[in-house]
Amino acid sequence: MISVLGAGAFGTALAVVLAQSGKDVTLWARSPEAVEAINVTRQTSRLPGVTLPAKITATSDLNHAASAPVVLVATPTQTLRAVLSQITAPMTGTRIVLCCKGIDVETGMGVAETTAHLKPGAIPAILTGPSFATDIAQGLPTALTLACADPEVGKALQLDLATPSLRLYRTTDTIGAELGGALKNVIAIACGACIGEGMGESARAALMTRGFAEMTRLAMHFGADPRTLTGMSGLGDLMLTCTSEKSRNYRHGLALGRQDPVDRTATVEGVKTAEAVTRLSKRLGVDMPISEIVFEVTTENCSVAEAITALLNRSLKEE
Ligand SMILES: NC(=O)C1=CN([C@@H]2O[C@H](COP(=O)(O)OP(=O)(O)OC[C@H]3O[C@@H](n4cnc5c(N)ncnc54)[C@H](OP(=O)(O)O)[C@@H]3O)[C@@H](O)[C@H]2O)C=CC1
Ligand SMILES: O=C(CO)COP(=O)(O)O
Repeated sequence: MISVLGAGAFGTALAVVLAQSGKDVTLWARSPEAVEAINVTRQTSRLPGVTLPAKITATSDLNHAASAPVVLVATPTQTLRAVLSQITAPMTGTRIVLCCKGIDVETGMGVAETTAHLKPGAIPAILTGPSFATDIAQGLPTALTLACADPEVGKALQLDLATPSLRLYRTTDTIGAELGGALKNVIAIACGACIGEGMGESARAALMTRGFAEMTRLAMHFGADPRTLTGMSGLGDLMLTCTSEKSRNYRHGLALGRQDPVDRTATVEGVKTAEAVTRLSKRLGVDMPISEIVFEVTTENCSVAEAITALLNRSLKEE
């Protein structure tokens, strides 16, 4: 049995594809109304038009859901600590697969580190890469990275979670995988803002390339293998998120660039992650100019036009 914590778009999509491949899936939603809707109507407003297979059972009992041997977590990153802290069921030996992308703004920790801290007996893994929830739920072909520091557990999870439409590549580099997924959201906001402001696609390509350089720089500071960053979890997801209006992070940037109101109800992980990265870069002395300027723009300390001028006026340097 597999559990998924978080019945948002991504958690539900993963539950759908796993259930379609024959797994029994327990899907935890915090609201009893959402549980009722899923179990009775087999529909959810988070994934309109998708019929949820009978093998998915929704519950609002967090401890029940957390008692499965494999627990996927797909709640927003800034809620991860609170969700894990609420679980009192023993999780020693539980394979906790983090599907959220971000850095905790209060602690500066990534999602695997947060999990190791709060559930020391559990085995954290990361599932990340280029994938829109709607694509996964429709059974469209998708490839992701499955990262687990324990190679044997990683192999078992890869076999357990791969489906005919969801191809998983394996790595033991959890730091590279989680940072690739977290940091690309910040660059996607920058790219959206660039297009929204009318700076053009050449400028976006430059932002993606220099954004990738700073993602790699920070990840390597934490001991990541740079090859992980060139995989699904880094470059793969960067390409998707920086070029598609399906991405909430990209759309957030677009709205900023166009001076339109931003959607404050959407899960836009890059906003808090930009703040977390800015704190980390200053503390560690790692040069992260795009992420830092995204933080300034998202906190309305500077306009998109000023941000672009600031980036262009940096001193000239070697590539
Ligand atoms: N959507 C996508 O295409 C992808 C998303 N992801 C990642 O998955 C994670 C979740 O995103 P996504 O599913 O899209 O987000 P959604 O906005 O669709 O859903 C968020 C979910 O988290 C729940 N939630 C919100 N706040 C809390 C809280 N304080 N405690 C417990 N649960 C809470 C919501 O519950 P409620 O409904 O009750 O508000 C909802 O079920 C993010 O880190 C995102 O980056 C990764 C890849 C693809
Ligand atoms: O992570 C994603 C695609 O891989 C989803 O992107 P958004 O969170 O920006 O919608």
